[in-house]
Amino acid sequence: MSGTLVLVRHGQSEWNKLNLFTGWKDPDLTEQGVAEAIEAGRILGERGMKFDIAFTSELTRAQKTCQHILDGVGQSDLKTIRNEAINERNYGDLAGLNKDDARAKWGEEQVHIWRRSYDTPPPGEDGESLRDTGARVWPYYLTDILPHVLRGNTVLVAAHGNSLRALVMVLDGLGKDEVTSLNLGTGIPMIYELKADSTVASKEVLGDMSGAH
Ligand SMILES: O=C(O)[C@@H](CO)OP(=O)(O)O
Repeated sequence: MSGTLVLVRHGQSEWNKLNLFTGWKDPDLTEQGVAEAIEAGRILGERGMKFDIAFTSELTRAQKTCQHILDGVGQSDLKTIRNEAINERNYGDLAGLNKDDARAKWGEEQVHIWRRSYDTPPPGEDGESLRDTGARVWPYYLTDILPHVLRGNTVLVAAHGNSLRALVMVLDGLGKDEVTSLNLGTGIPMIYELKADSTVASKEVLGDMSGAH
């Protein structure tokens, strides 16, 4: 057995609440999002979880979620590394648009393809598909995050719906069709125990993700 990797998608953001494509835009957590992050910290604290290091993105909603979790486990001052490699996928020209307005304009199916397909990027020069997102998340995971886990440490990663989907896809061995139905709930910790060869020994989800979309 090696170490422990805890992945948490940030709590509800202002733009999640308003049903807007967010990507690299930087809205804050809502009151509910703060409560979700605090609850994640509480349940992890209740389990006696202690982290050796934390990673988060360059975006406020993930950073605040990370800090609430660290506060909850009694480690407010833990070393935390921020890197845009684990930012949300860039939503290109969709950023800031309402998701229902987009469905009305381009159709349900097209919007679903942009949101959940593996390799179709959203429109716009900067738009990233899940594959593009994985192409920056996965190398960063391998070079910066995984070595800590393989040293036997317990590592927190507070990031985003799609940057974490890219990671979960590989950890869980999902194919490009299976990943289209993977939706991560806000503020719900996923605890992975990794083996020394970096494969997954066990996964536990501390909450109900069935309503995530
Ligand atoms: O807008 C976004 O950046 C993401 C996450 O909130 O949305 P979606 O779930 O549609 O990929």
